[in-house]
Amino acid sequence: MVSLSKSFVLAIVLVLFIFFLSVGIFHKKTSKAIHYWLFLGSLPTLAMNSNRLPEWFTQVFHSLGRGSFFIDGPIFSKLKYLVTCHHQNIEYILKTDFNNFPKGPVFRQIFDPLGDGILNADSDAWKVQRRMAHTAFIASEFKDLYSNMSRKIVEEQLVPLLAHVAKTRSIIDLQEVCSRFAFDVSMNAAFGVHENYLSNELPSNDLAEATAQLQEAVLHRHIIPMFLWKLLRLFNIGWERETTKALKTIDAHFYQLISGKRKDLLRGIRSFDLLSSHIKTQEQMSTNISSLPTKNDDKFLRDSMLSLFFAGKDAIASGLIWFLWLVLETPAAERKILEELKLLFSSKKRDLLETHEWPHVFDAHDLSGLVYLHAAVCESLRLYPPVPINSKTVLKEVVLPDGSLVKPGMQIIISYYSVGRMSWIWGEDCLEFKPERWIDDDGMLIRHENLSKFVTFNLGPRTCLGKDMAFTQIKAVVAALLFNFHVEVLKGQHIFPKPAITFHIENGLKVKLQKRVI
Ligand code: HEM
Repeated sequence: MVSLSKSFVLAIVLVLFIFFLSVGIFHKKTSKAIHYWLFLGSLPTLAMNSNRLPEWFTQVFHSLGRGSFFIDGPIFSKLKYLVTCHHQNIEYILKTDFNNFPKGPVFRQIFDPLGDGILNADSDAWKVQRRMAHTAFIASEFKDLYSNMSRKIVEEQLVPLLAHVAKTRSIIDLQEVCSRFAFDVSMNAAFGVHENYLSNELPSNDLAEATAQLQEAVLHRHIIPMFLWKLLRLFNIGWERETTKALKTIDAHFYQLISGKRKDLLRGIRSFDLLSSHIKTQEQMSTNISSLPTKNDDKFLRDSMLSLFFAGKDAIASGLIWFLWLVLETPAAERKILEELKLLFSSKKRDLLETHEWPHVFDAHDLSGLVYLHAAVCESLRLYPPVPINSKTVLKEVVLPDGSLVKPGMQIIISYYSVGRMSWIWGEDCLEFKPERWIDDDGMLIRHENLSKFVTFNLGPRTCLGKDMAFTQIKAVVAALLFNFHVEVLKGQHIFPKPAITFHIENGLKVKLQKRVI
C-alpha cells in the first residue's frame, strides 16, 4: 500500500516535472512582454522565461517604458509579484522603509540550506549576524590578513598557473580559473586554510564541488513551484537528492574546520580569519537573549560561515569573469588599463625597467589609486551585477515612489541587472561598456556609487560588507593577468549568462595565453 501511494506520488511528480521543464527551462520561445493567461495569470510567461529572468525583466521594462510591473498568480491564488528596477523604489525598499521589506518566509525556505546565516536572516537574527560580521570585517588584523593572503595567492598560485598555460600553449577556461581563485581566497578569509585549488594540476576538491552543486539546487528551487521541490525533497530524488548530498559534504568540512579552530584557539594559536573572530565574539556575547547564540553553538558558526563563504566566493568569481570578457572585447579599454599599469610599474620600479623582472605582481594598495581601472570595474559591475536579482516581502501596505501599490505578503523582485540597462537611468549609451562615464573632465572618479543608481552592492542597512574586498580582489587579478600575459579569446564562443543565483557565463570563456613583453 505504502509503495503504491509512493509510486503514485512519484508519477505525479514526474508528469509535473516534465511539464515544467518543457514549458519553462527548455522552452525556446520567449516573450518580450508580460501576458495574462485566463485562470493562470502571468505565471506561464514567467515559467517560459525562467531560464533568463534578468534579461526578460529588462525587455519587459523596455517594452512597457516604465520601471515596474506586476506578475499575477493563478486566479483564486494570492500570488502576486512586483518586479522593479525603478531606482527610487529600490532606495525606498532597501533604505528608507527598510523594516517593511524583510527577505521573508519564501526566501528563507528556498535558502534553508544556509540556515540562520546573514544572507538568510531577518530582524533580530539578522542584526546579530550583521554585528558579528561587521566586527570581523572591520578589524585591521583581518584586513591585513586579507590583502596579504590575496597577494600570496595571486603571486604563488594564479600567476604560476597562467605562466604554465602560456608555456604549454594550452587552452584554459578563464571562468574556471576565476572560480578556483575565488574559492581559495574565500577559504583563506573564512577559515584561514589554504586549499591550493588553483595549483597547476587543477585538482578536484569535494567541498568546492559541493558548494557549486548547492548553488544549482537553490536555483532550481527558484524555478520550479515550492510544492514540487518539497516533494522531491521528501522522497529524496532529483536535484533535492543532490542538495542533500552536497549539504552532507559541506557540513562535514565546516564542522571539522570549526572544531579544529576551537582546538587551535584553546592551544593559544591566534588567527584573524572570520571564523576566529566569530568564535571570539560569540564567547563575549550575552547568552540570555534567545536570538543570541550560546557559547558553544557550532550550528550558529556553521550557518554564519556558510553565508559569508557564499556571499564572497561566487560574487568575486562572477565579477571577475564578466570584467575580463568586457575588457578583452574592448581593446581601447584594455590599452588604457595597460597604460595605467605601465605608469605605476615604472614609478615603482624605475630601476628595474631595463631588465624587467617577469612576472610582476602589483600591491593592492598601489592599484587602489588607479582611476581608469576603478572606473572599468564599476562599469562592468553595472552591466553585469554578480547578484542580478534579489527579492523582498511586503509587511505593511504602502505606495512606492513610482505609484505602485504593494500589499502585505506580496513579493517584490528587484532587478539589479535591469537598473544598469535602462536608458532613463544611464543614458542612451547604457548598453555600452564605457568606463569613461565614471570619470569627470578633470580625470577624477565620479562617485556614482554614492547615488542610488549604482545598486550592484545593495543599498541601506544590508549593503554588501565585502565591497572593498571585492574591488581589491578584482583589481589584483586583472592587473596580474593583463600586465603579464596577452590573452587571446578563442573565436566562435557564444557568450551569454548562465541561469544562476550569481551571474556566470554559460559555457565559460576559453582563452590562450602568451607571455606579454612590456
Ligand atoms: C563583486 C563582488 C560582490 C558583489 C557585487 C556583492 C553584492 C552583494 C549584494 C547585492 C548583497 C545583498 C544580498 C542580499 O540582500 O541578499 C550583498 C550582501 C553581502 N555581501 Fe556582497 N557582494 C560582493 C562581494 C562580497 C564579498 C567578497 C564579501 C565577503 C565575504 C561579501 C559579503 C557580503 C555579506 C556578508 C552580505 C550580507 C549583508 C547583509 O545581509 O547584511 N560580498 N553583497
